[in-house]
Amino acid sequence: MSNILTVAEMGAADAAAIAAGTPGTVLMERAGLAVAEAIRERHRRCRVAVLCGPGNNGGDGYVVARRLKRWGWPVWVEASAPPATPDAKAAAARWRGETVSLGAQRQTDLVVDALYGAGLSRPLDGEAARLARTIPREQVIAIDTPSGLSGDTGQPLKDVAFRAALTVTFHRRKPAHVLQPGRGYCGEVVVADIGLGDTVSALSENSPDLWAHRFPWPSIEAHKHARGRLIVISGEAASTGAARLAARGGLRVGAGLVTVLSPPGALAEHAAQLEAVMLKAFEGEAALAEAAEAADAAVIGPAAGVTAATRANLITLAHTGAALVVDADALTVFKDRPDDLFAALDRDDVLTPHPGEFERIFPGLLKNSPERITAARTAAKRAGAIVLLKGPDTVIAAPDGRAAVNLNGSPWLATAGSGDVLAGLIGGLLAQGMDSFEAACAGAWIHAEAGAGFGPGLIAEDLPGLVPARLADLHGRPPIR
Ligand SMILES: NC(=O)C1=CN([C@@H]2O[C@H](COP(=O)(O)OP(=O)(O)OC[C@H]3O[C@@H](n4cnc5c(N)ncnc54)[C@H](O)[C@@H]3O)[C@@H](O)[C@H]2O)[C@H](O)CC1
Ligand SMILES: [K+]
Repeated sequence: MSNILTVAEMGAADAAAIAAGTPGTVLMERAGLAVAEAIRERHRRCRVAVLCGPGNNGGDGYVVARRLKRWGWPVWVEASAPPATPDAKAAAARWRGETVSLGAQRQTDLVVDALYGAGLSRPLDGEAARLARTIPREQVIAIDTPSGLSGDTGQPLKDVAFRAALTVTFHRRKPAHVLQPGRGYCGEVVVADIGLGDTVSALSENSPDLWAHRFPWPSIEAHKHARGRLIVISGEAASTGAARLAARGGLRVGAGLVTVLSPPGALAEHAAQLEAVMLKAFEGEAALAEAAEAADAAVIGPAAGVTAATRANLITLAHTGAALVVDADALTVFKDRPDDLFAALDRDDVLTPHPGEFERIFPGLLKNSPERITAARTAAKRAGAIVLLKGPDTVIAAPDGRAAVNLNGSPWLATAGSGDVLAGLIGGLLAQGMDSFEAACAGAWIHAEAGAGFGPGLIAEDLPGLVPARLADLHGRPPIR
């Protein structure tokens, strides 16, 4: 399971392993060896300075230095302070090479940042800060986290932290390895196993490991009604493309029947562009309730219009049995009365705000939270629904505390209409009966993979057509052991 652990959870996992009989020095040896091997895999023998801090991060550094030296590398230690912990002292005692003071200004090809990791307690200063600002990142291999970066938030304390080409962390990723800007400071992240066994955490990397075994593949005797009915509420004439993008996303991801519910005035422009997606006119809440009667899922918001009608339509849909995907205008329209929205939702519903929409219905929450995982979790609890907070590090959170972070986001998805397709993907999975948290995770993962796979020049119209290849990957996956 690709969990993400907080610094405290990692400390507890370390302590549990030590309490179960694996000495901290053994964990440190494993950690240091993993870093040394990661270096050897990527670089030919060259001059290496290992910057060691006073704690166990530094302890890892002494192990790295000893290993490299044994392999014949020209390596030395630059210590910011003498080792202060028992494990670090033990590791330093086994280091037989040269130790000089930090910032000895020597010619070096690689720098191992073993100054601070999980124990970072204040911003870098003095020589450490100077080095963080001056050492070119392609020379830097960071142990656990780049020094200066808060492990739990991914924020550099006082904006000073090392930037690394490679970060080797242990056992599981921490928030700093997946949340921006931290992820950018880390460079390539390698997660080394140091034998801590399995740890359960409510926070995971979003990957098929989380939900592929419950993907709603059709059974042999499936017929289109069995694969769920999705409805998409369209905007007014000349604002109808978003609904079609969402509808196509829902159809491609496997919903059996997808219908665009359209204001009468927009019918013609839909009709000219839809084939398998069905089309039905509605006017007013009663007609909507009737048209939504048999829907398993509904997408409302893309280009719906920030109007009283959109607000009324959402409330109407909330009284049907359909699981809702609430996006864009259907979020913004509740800006002044978010509690009305939350009162209408239930835990099967999914909100898909970008940060601006998030701020409108959860004012101040993002900037008052230590990072966006906490913000999304708080929002999900408050809304009583799944919250997917979009961004390069999209976070999916459930009211029950489960959360997942997307690692495969890509800049190509920042194109008009991309969010409409995402809403449709999630709606299509909800229509097939997938658990809402898992449907949001799966939709986000498929959407991101499709975008990353296409790359430059991607437009939203491309996205639905890119879904089958991702489904083929998922369908061909070996069963989860
Ligand atoms: N626990 C284990 O068995 C393992 C730990 N691993 C490594 O250990 C570090 C965490 O070590 P810890 O001693 O808790 O903290 P640090 O080494 O990160 O640093 C704490 C040390 O540094 C001082 N300090 C903190 N911030 C600053 C600062 N800005 N300026 C100066 N000094 C600072 C603080 O006072 C302490 O003295 C973890 O990251 C892993 O690398 C093993 O890898 C696995 C086993
Ligand atoms: K470090």
